[in-house]
Amino acid sequence: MELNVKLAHKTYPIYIENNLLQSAGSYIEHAFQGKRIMIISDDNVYPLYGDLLTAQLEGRYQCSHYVLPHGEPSKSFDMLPGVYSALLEAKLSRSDLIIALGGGVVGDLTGFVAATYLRGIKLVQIPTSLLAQVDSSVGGKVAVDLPQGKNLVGAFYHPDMVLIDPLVLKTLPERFINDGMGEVIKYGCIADAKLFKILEKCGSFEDLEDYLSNIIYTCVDCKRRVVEEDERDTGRRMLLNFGHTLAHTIEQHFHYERESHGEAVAIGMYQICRFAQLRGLTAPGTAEQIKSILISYHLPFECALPTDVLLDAILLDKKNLNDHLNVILLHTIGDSYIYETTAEFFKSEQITQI
Ligand SMILES: NC(=O)c1ccc[n+]([C@@H]2O[C@H](COP(=O)([O-])OP(=O)(O)OC[C@H]3O[C@@H](n4cnc5c(N)ncnc54)[C@H](O)[C@@H]3O)[C@@H](O)[C@H]2O)c1
Ligand SMILES: O=C(O)C(=O)C[C@@H](O)[C@H](O)[C@H](O)COP(=O)(O)O
Ligand SMILES: [Zn+2]
Repeated sequence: MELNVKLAHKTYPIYIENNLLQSAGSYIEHAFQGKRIMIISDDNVYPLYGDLLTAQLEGRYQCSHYVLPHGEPSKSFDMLPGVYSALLEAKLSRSDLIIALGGGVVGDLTGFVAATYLRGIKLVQIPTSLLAQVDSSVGGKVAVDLPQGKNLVGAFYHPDMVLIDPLVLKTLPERFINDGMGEVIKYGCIADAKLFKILEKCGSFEDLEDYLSNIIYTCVDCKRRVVEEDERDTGRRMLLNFGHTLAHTIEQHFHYERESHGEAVAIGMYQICRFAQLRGLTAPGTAEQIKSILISYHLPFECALPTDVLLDAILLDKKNLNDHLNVILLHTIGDSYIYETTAEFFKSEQITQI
């Protein structure tokens, strides 16, 4: 399956195919004329798939690799000097290529490196987690975290190609399958009631596996449409952030040691929906539908946060414009909207005692 992200300044393909990793070399060879390639990965993924990828590239390119410790703390400034040094040592020029082989952490950090090294170098995303396959590898949001919050320094820097092999998910730990399902459910909530129904009907990842490529395609296609319409996140793209204001607060508050991103998004989606429903901003019953699908996919839906923590974090939300907060709400499943409000909206025990 193939999709193309068509932007004003560039178009790039996304290929989704079982066993694609076995022929990644020929996709890359077809598209890149440079001499050198650096693969950036983490210490879980590289031992599983690094040699397979390198073996396909070695005859044609000078290959090197850089392996990060796995986990969110690697998405930080502290990691950057080591990566830039490795790129300089391997003498990568602007006509060369960086490949991000891993989950969203590797993808976001590598994307940030690609955007900044020599002011921009070619980038291929090979996402290996469900979350990265359905969401983070597409759309060009690249970033590192700051101690004050998630993704606070970054860029919009799109890859030149995305290669998705759903079969690599066979080695993904169950916790991160569930984590990725958090973002899949998000797509159903914000834009695709039909997808939500399929997820409800299947009721577990095992029952979805036969349709996995189609599910990935559906999510990526939804993201592609939104990103084409609003690449820079000034309007419609904010819908992709449903549940994320609370999610980012939870992740940062617990130092990325408790909830993973997808788990935090799950809590954020249910809680903002429940809160909006209490205020008549969302149709009755919607929050309950979300809660029961989250339970089916083994995702959490509650977490207590001190009110001041939430209020402080909200002020750093990237959807804020001037003094307005833009909160993503649902009219109903599959129908989302941007609700313009102020920090007052969140000043309630009901949103933090969740
Ligand atoms: N840029 C975007 O648009 C966007 C969208 C959503 C999320 N994100 C970001 O993505 C990050 C989360 O990504 P994630 O959930 O992929 O986390 P992750 O990159 O930490 O991967 C999860 C875990 O799975 C392991 N792993 C990955 N693929 C594997 C495989 N095939 N087999 C075995 N182990 C494997 C990793 O080593 C890691 O331990 C967060 O930082 C989040 O903010 C970005
Ligand atoms: O691509 C987008 O736009 C998204 O909001 C996708 C989110 O799933 C993702 O977590 C993104 O990194 C959040 O962006 P941020 O702007 O809130 O940091
Ligand atoms: Zn997300």
